[in-house]
Amino acid sequence: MSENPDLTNERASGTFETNAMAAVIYGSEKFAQRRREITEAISKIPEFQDSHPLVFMSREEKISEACRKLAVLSNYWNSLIDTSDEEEALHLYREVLGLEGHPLALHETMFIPSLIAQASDEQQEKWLGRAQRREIIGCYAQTEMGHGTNLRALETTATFDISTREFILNSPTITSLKWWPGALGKSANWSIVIANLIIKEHNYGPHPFMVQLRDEKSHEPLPGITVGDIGPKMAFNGADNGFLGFKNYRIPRENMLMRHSKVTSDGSYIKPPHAKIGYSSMVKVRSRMAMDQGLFLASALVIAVRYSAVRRQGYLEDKSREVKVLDYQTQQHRLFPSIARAYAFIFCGFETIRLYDQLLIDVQNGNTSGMADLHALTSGLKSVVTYQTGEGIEQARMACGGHGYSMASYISEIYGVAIGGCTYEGENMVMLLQLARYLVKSIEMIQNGKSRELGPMVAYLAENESEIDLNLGPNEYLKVFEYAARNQTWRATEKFQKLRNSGMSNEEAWNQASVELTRASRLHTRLYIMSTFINHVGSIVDQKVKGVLIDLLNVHVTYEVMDIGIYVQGLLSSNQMDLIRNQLYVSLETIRPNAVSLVDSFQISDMQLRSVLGRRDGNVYENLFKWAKSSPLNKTDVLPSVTQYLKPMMEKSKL
Ligand SMILES: CC(C)(COP(=O)(O)OP(=O)(O)OC[C@H]1O[C@@H](n2cnc3c(N)ncnc32)[C@H](O)[C@@H]1OP(=O)(O)O)[C@@H](O)C(=O)NCCC(=O)NCCSC(=O)CCCC(=O)O
Ligand SMILES: Cc1cc2nc3c(=O)[nH]c(=O)nc-3n(C[C@H](O)[C@H](O)[C@H](O)COP(=O)(O)OP(=O)(O)OC[C@H]3O[C@@H](n4cnc5c(N)ncnc54)[C@H](O)[C@@H]3O)c2cc1C
Repeated sequence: MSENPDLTNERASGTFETNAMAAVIYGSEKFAQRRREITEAISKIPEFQDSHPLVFMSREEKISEACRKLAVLSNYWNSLIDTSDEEEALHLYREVLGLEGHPLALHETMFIPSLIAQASDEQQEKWLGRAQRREIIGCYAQTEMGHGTNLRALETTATFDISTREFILNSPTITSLKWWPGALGKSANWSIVIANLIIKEHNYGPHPFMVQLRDEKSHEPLPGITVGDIGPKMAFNGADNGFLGFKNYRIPRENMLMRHSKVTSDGSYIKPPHAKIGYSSMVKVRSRMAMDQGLFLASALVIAVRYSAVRRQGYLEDKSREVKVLDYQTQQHRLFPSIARAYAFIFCGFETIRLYDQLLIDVQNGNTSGMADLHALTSGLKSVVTYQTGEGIEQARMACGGHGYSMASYISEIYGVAIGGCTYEGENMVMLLQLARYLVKSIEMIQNGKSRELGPMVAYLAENESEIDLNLGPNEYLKVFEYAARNQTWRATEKFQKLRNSGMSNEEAWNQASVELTRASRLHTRLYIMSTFINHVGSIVDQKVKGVLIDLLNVHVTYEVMDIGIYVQGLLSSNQMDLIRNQLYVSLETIRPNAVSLVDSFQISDMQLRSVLGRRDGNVYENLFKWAKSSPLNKTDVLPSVTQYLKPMMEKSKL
């Protein structure tokens, strides 16, 4: 069937090449091209297609479907991608496995990265190759039933037995059961386990251990190990998040990951070069989250924008034909600022991935000085990005009206998966407070006359802004944001200091200032996102692409400043606020002809989107009917439950 003419017209009105935009989104023409080639190659392999729509499957079927595809994938890895390229591998996974989780998800995102960052050279020699060849399947077991955030209260113990030179793992209580780790329940046969290292009754705190969970032949749990699935979740139901308990389970001394901390065979402990170096696997995932979440948001927007261009409802001036709902200003206001955010998040994502890769090299060379900065940055970023992604996806769902609520849109699945990110890898509020510690320290440096020592990301906290000329473009909006973030950071810090000086304990003063502190963290992070977006657009060479991204940037800066209006009242007059508001409305109109091309440029395939509403060809209605007819409930006209319960009930009522 040919493309819906409404979408054809939208594509014709685009003022730039979507391939050129994809090269900007994905960081290089080469990678954008590789993405397309991989997508194309996959589409030609029938075994990669869903055997029937995932949304009609039970959890068992979803997990089995994912395993089936992984087995097929094992025949194609080397021919489809450059296996040393993490981005290519992740694209392949997204295309083939989708977003509902699968047995190798944590293997790739946490298990292998933990081995790379935490295992010594000899340990890597022993396990990394096996992991990379997928001879073993690993996961990352840190969170327990009783504690996920407060890692110092984890209860699992790894006690060193000097006589046998082994660690004995134990889960002393119900709450000490590992709970939540992805792929732990049924798939993984090995795990990185975070347990308290105990030597001669001294607790050295949480450390990573390489632990075999299941027999490599039979896949049966080994004696001393209790393991299983934690049950259905809000989303991610293709994943077997699990529980894990140990009873006097012994592992050799060599299985503690010893690149940084070490235990010698006589039981001496060697400290790592930085106390939090064991947390690096979390920083790795957090540094990827802006990119991953940007793509979740992008997926929901591809669906909502394409659908809004084929959905006609109501009239504007012309009463002879209903309008595309995308022409309503309210619809544009609902969707376009999110398109800008998705672009901004992906740009930030590339930046933080690069920073992590650099940090990894620095740390391997013994330089840990960048750890605090990246921890602060990624803590704030993961919190703001996951929250705003959730908001944006939910708006995208509502923008699709009734059909948005149907699983045919698939938006609810994207939403459920994306908002998991508000919780995993550090609960958002907790992570905002981690960034706040860093901001408060920065203010204290200024107060102590050490402004010159501030890093580039916080230098603005020591500056001053009194007047803004908004006609000068995005950089002036950046100054508005700097004003807001600076003001809020100072106010929150002063509140904290005042409480502390009044005699309150540090902890209590912190708690009582914490809402204000999280607000400072959000503003600081949004400033970073905006500044990254502006810098990125500034560096683009293709003039047509750059022109459209400047339009999108205008949507972004005006929307974001309106959104934080309450924090800039001391800087902007109500006339200036009106001006910004009007600029936003003009920007929405300017971006309108490029809306479909902007979401097309994400180049997310139909296979990956799994959305009837978001189909590239826009043939929504006939496919919606086809999809509904394929619902298992429609296999028969009269359901057995009607015969068994409703008929007798109705018959009885007749008497
Ligand atoms: C909240 C904290 C950071 C607190 O840690 P703590 O050891 O109690 O620290 P504290 O004594 O309060 O001191 C904080 C201090 O430690 C620093 N710090 C904390 N983390 C790092 C880091 N990564 N790099 C560098 N520095 C770090 C902080 O900046 C603080 O420094 P400061 O004292 O202010 O100088 C920690 O417990 C934490 O990270 N909790 C969150 C747990 C988490 O993220 N779990 C993830 C589990 S895996 C997962 O969810 C996978 C999902 C993936 C998927 O499904 O895709
Ligand atoms: C989909 C998913 C996948 C996951 N995958 C893994 C995995 O692979 N491996 C793994 O080990 N774990 C995994 N987890 C667990 C996850 O990392 C934790 O759930 C997360 O870190 C939050 O910890 P918590 O559950 O203890 O939340 P809690 O800390 O109990 O949070 C409850 C509330 O308390 C608040 N709170 C807690 N501490 C503070 C504080 N100091 N100050 C202010 N407020 C506070 C929080 O803000 C929150 O509102 C996963 C979780 C999910 C949802």
